[in-house]
Amino acid sequence: DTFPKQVKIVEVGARDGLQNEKNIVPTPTKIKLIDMLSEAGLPVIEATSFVSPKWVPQMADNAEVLKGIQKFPGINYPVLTPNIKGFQAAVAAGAKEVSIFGAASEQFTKKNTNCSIDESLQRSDEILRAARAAGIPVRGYVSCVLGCPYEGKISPAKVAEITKKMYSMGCYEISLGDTIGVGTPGIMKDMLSAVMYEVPVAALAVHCHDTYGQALANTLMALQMGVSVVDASVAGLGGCPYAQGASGNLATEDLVYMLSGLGIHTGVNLQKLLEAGAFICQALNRKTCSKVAQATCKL
Ligand SMILES: CC(C)(COP(=O)([O-])OP(=O)([O-])OC[C@H]1O[C@@H](n2cnc3c(N)ncnc32)[C@H](O)[C@@H]1OP(=O)([O-])[O-])[C@@H](O)C(=O)NCCC(=O)NCCSC(=O)C[C@@](C)(O)CC(=O)[O-]
Repeated sequence: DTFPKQVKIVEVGARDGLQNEKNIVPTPTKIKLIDMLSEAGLPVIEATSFVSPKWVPQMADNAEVLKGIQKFPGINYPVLTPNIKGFQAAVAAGAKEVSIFGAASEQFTKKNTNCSIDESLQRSDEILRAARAAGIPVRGYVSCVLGCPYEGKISPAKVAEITKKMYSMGCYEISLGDTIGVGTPGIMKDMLSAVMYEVPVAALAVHCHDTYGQALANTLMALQMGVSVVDASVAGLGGCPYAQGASGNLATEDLVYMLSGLGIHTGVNLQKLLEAGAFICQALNRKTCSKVAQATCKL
C-alpha cells in the first residue's frame, strides 16, 4: 500500500497541550510528564515555549523545564520560539533545536504574535540565521492550514506559499497545523496536494486538532499521501490560547494504536505512553481525551 513504513511522532503535549491550561501546572509535574514521555520512546518531545510570559503565563517556567528534564540519547527536545529574544533565551537554557511558527492567515498571525505575516516571516528569518550560525536545526509550523477562527476558509495556494517560504528560508521540516480542527479529509487532500507541489513530502508533518473529531481521519489521509511525521498530544491535551474553542490535538495514544494496527513502526511503547497520559490527567484532575486510554482504563 501507500503508507510509509515508519512514522516519526512529534509529541507536543507538554507545550501545545499545557499552554492553554488556566491553572499554572507546577514545574515538577511538567518535568515528570516529559520524563515519562521519554521513557515511552517518543523520538521528539516539544518541551516548552520561549514566548512572552505576558502572552502565555503557563510557559513562564520554560528554562526550568528545559534544564530539569532528563535528556535521553536519541530524543530531541525542541522548544517554540517566536522571536530572536526567545531564541536566545532558549539557547541559553540549553535548547538544541527550536521551532518557529507562522500562519496562513493574516488575522490569526496578528492575534497570535501581534504582527503581519510578512513581519512574522522576517522574525523567522532572523531566528533561522542565528540558528544556522549556532548549528541549531529549526522546525517550522504553519497554522490555520485547513481554516482560521477569524478568516474562515484558507486557500491551499496560500498555505503552499507560506510553507514554501519557510522551507526555502531553512526550516528542515514544516508542520501543517489544523489549529482549530475544522478540516475534513478532502480538504486535507487538496491542501497537501498544493503544498507537496512546492515542498518535498519528506519535509512535511501534520498537526491536527480534534475539535470536530476529524484528527485521526485527517492524519490518515496525510499518511496515505506520503507524510511520515505526525504531531500528537498525550491524552489529547491542548488548544491554542489565541484560537478560541480549539480543542486538543490528536491523542498520541490513539495515533500509536492506529499505526500499530497498520503495521507501521513508531518505536513508542503504548503501555508507558498510557501511563504518562494517566499521570498528567490525574495531575490536571481531568478525564483523558484519548479513546484508547478510555477503552483500556481498568475501572
Ligand atoms: C511574539 C510576541 C512576543 C509579540 O508580543 P508583543 O507584545 O508584540 O512584543 P513586545 O516585543 O512588545 O514584547 C512585549 C513584552 O514581552 C517580552 N517578550 C517579548 N518576546 C519575549 C520572549 N520571547 N520571551 C520572553 N519575553 C518576551 C518583551 O520583553 C516585553 O516585555 P516588557 O518590556 O513589557 O516587560 C507575543 O505575541 C508572543 O509571545 N506570542 C506567542 C503566543 C503563543 O505562544 N501562542 C501559542 C503558540 S502557537 C500554537 O499554539 C500553534 C501551533 C504551533 O501549535 C500549531 C497549530 O496548532 O496551528
